[in-house]
Amino acid sequence: MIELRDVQVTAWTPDPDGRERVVRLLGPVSLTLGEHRVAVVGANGSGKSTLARLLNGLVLPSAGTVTVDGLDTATRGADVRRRVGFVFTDPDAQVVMPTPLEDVALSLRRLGLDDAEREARARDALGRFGLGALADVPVAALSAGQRQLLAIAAVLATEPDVLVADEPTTLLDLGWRAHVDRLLASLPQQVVLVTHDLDAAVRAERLLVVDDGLVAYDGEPAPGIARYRDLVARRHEELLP
Ligand SMILES: Nc1ncnc2c1ncn2[C@@H]1O[C@H](COP(=O)(O)OP(=O)(O)OP(=O)(O)O)[C@@H](O)[C@H]1O
Repeated sequence: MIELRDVQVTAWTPDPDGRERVVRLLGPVSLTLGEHRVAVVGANGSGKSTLARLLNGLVLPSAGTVTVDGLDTATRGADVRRRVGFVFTDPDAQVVMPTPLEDVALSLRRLGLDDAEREARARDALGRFGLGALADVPVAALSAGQRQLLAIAAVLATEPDVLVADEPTTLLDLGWRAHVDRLLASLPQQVVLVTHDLDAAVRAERLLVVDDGLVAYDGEPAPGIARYRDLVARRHEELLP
């Protein structure tokens, strides 16, 4: 169970005149997320990634608390991250090792497997994402979509209790996007999916619409998506009058 209580996230940012001022990125937000499938949608810059990153302690609240199964992300960050796997939008923010095999093996390190078992598990994980033949080639040689698949494979291989995925299919072709959508829908664990893909969002049990750092809608997906369409149209008009 994920709990956000009176959470706010702020940052210091320079004014045009060079002075620093505090800006509100998110909140106040209070949520209890217990559903199996939660989707988060919202316009560019609305605060979705900030919300997602709070869930595994990548972003810490400036006020309020975030807990996962009772563990506070501010004080038990490492324990939270062992439970909550996070897939970044940009695989290059996540993939750190020279080859796909080494990258997946690195994420498996904390499971305490011996080297042979770790390699076997890593090769198996890569195979499930069509990357078996690319296991030992330099990551830099992979296409952007292949790197995104690698990032998903590396996180899922660790079998986290909760998966938070921030636009995990943006670089994927139709076939792989459908594959990842099906996979995320079939996972036994809780999935919080940030997405611009409304077809994927409508299949969630609960939808959050984030607007200007606040949760503007929280409930059934279909009416929430209608609300989101209106909001986006309005925000777009404000930006491009
Ligand atoms: N350090 C910072 N200083 C000022 N503003 C910031 C800072 N970090 C993030 N922001 C702003 O916070 C807002 C929320 O960003 P966030 O990445 O959460 O948006 P998002 O909804 O995920 O957007 P997208 O759909 O484009 O990925 C954005 O307007 C961003 O510019």
